[in-house]
Amino acid sequence: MQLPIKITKQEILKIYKPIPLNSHKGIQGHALIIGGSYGKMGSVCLSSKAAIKSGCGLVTAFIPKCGYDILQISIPEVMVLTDVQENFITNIDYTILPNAIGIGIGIGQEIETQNAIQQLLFDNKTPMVIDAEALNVLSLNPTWLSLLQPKTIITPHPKELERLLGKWNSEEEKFAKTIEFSKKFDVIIVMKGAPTYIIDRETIYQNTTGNPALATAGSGDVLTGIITSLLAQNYEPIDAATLGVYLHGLTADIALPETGHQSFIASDIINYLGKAFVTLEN
Ligand SMILES: NC(=O)C1=CN([C@@H]2O[C@H](COP(=O)(O)OP(=O)(O)OC[C@H]3O[C@@H](n4cnc5c(N)ncnc54)[C@H](O)[C@@H]3O)[C@@H](O)[C@H]2O)[C@@H](O)CC1
Ligand SMILES: Nc1ncnc2c1ncn2[C@@H]1O[C@H](COP(=O)(O)OP(=O)(O)O)[C@@H](O)[C@H]1O
Ligand SMILES: [Mg+2]
Repeated sequence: MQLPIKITKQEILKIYKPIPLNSHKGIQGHALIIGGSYGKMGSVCLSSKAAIKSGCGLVTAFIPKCGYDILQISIPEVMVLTDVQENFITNIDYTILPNAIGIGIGIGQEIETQNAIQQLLFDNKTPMVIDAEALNVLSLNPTWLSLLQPKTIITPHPKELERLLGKWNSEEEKFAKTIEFSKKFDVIIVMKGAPTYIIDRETIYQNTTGNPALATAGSGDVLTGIITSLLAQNYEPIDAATLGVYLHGLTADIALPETGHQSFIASDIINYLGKAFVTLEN
């Protein structure tokens, strides 16, 4: 196994692209966040707000009908498309042309939702981030993994990773299985944890930012929004993953003196994103 490449500020500055002075929202990237179900709309609010706060020009959320008012009132900057069903997603039908898609947060595992995810994977050619329950749907239907476009980014926490790979008996075996999976399906795997590692075939990246303040509900939903936004801004998938993970952790490091570990919540990741981006301009 190769030694991990540390994701430091020095490495990040090689890939970070400041926003051009003459940019406008029409060329700054359009992110589509697909997710949510009754009782889990907060996850889509967090993810789509994180996306619009990470530099892309437009964000659309695709959600079940029950989330319409919640989304529109919580984040007026984000556009909303709704499924025909009230409480969960059954048919992911849209005419917009997003530059990147983030799917899975709070989406549930209803059979109609599973079928809608399969249909999207059949049709989709847009760069994609897959998280949360969409990963569990893939674990339930492993043959669908062959539908993923090359360099799709998947962002499992340890339990979601275990559902995809099966159990491991040691750290070494966990990495060996993850590398094998990345090679087999040509996907980038963000192995969320403390620290987070990113696996791109045999290359391993190790994040250097973050702290236990991030152990809070919705923290991963926010990460999905950040990475999807960067992907929509035309970052290469591996660069979107490394920059996203670095900035996400950095928000918690910057916030720590003010919030402590206990009072930091997922919305604070979004609140501190600006300060995290500014460190890259100096
Ligand atoms: N406000 C909201 O609407 C929220 C919605 N969420 C959504 O809720 C759904 C369920 O997500 P969950 O992740 O809770 O459910 P899961 O069942 O996938 O994960 C929870 C299980 O994984 C274990 N686990 C998680 N992180 C771990 C770690 N770092 N090390 C070891 N074990 C770990 C937990 O102990 C628990 O057994 C997802 O779709 C998610 O997007 C959550 O993100 C929470 C906030
Ligand atoms: N102790 C910790 N140190 C650093 N990062 C952490 C720690 N605990 C959790 N995180 C980060 O928080 C995020 C949690 O994601 P996830 O479990 O998907 O949350 P949720 O599903 O509630 O949104 C991941 O990015 C993970 O790396
Ligand atoms: Mg999660």
